[in-house]
Amino acid sequence: MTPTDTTARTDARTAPRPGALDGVRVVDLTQVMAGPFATMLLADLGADVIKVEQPGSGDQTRVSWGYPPPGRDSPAFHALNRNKRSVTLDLGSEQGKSGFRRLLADADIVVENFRPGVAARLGVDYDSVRAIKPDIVYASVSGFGQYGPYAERPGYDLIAQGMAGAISITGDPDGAPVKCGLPVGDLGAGLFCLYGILGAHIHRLRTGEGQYLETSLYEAVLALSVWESTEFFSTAKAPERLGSANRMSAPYQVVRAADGHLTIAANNQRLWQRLCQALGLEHLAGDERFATNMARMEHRPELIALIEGRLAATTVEEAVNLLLDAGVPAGPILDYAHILAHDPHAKVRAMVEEYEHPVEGPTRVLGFPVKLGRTPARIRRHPPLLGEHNAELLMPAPAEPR
Ligand SMILES: CC(C)(COP(=O)(O)OP(=O)(O)OC[C@H]1O[C@@H](n2cnc3c(N)ncnc32)[C@H](O)[C@@H]1OP(=O)(O)O)[C@@H](O)C(=O)NCCC(=O)NCCSC(=O)C(=O)O
Repeated sequence: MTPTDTTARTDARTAPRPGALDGVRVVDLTQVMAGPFATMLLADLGADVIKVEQPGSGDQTRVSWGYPPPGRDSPAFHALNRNKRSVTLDLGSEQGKSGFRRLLADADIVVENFRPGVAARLGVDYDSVRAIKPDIVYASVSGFGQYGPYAERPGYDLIAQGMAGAISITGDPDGAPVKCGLPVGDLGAGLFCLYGILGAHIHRLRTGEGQYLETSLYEAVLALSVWESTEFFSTAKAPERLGSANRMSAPYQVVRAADGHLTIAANNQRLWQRLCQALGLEHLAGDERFATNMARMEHRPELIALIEGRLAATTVEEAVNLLLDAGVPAGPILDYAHILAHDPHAKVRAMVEEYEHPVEGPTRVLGFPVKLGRTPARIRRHPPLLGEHNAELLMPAPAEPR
């Protein structure tokens, strides 16, 4: 996309065009993070997502996550539920089941992330739904999948990170095991679920056939271990913790400068030679300890010590500029307070959006990471209040005048 493609840069909130998924209806039985993330991404692209929540409490994140103001929804709920409508249904009751059936009548997609077995107990599992709507695309997200030795276990990101390897390779070699900072299990499962849904939706459009799909936090974390599994398959050894270093190349990590840390990714031979030149370390380019990527990985501690020695009197800003001027990938390490409030790039890329919430007033959330040229994502609705759309979606239609 070129900077002159003004269609793609249309202000996301005022874009007049319908979304790419306009007209697609999703019945959303999800809660917490993994499922709501998948359904929010569908909603951002225009799908009509109807969130079904337990009366009284609703999604767990409404009241019990983060720092909810008393009696109000937590910011954690806001972060994952924009563009959706909310209805409350006690799926254990006959009235709730009948409300659910009513929503199904116009549904294309159903998504749930209960513990395996819960959806069947509530009568909202795939078999129950397809009996009413045979062409439905039905997606389940769980901790470990719907079958297998761990299937019955409840799952949170932390547990999946521990059991699918991420914690074993994160952190410093001599430190305690550390989880990956971002919830890659939840968000990865949400993204894989979304990918499965879109694939199944395209298949349905082509053939009229619905299908069941499922993924899990566990499989998401494992599927992201591309380098780690490669290392194990090629060496038969368990990959170890490397701090910020890369297990496939060097130098590619966080390094210390005079006033802080920066990242350097001289990830191929040309970039390595440029780095040596930029830092006045030409003699290292000819040093056989560092002649190839493999040699550099073997001698990583000496290599990093030499680079850090060179940068000991150089500020992060100077070092980054020096490297970027030479075409070597490098950058500062920024925190979220800086990025979300001040970073000019995040601003130009519209990575913070603001909407008007009926209780909270102006509220900020993350923007859209994908810019669609013709059908941009946009905020069409605030995150719904609990049961805000009961009347419009569940009340019986008024009798036709005679
Ligand atoms: C997240 C969970 C561990 C939470 O466990 P629980 O608190 O036990 O919730 P469950 O959803 O399994 O079950 C909730 C109970 O509420 C009942 N229930 C729920 N909704 C309804 C409605 N609408 N009507 C009536 N009853 C309902 C349901 O029958 C269950 O009761 P009973 O039938 O009586 O049991 C689990 O849902 C889970 O493993 N989900 C799959 C993986 C996942 O998505 N994890 C969260 C990712 S986010 C994350 O990890 C992170 O943010 O960090």
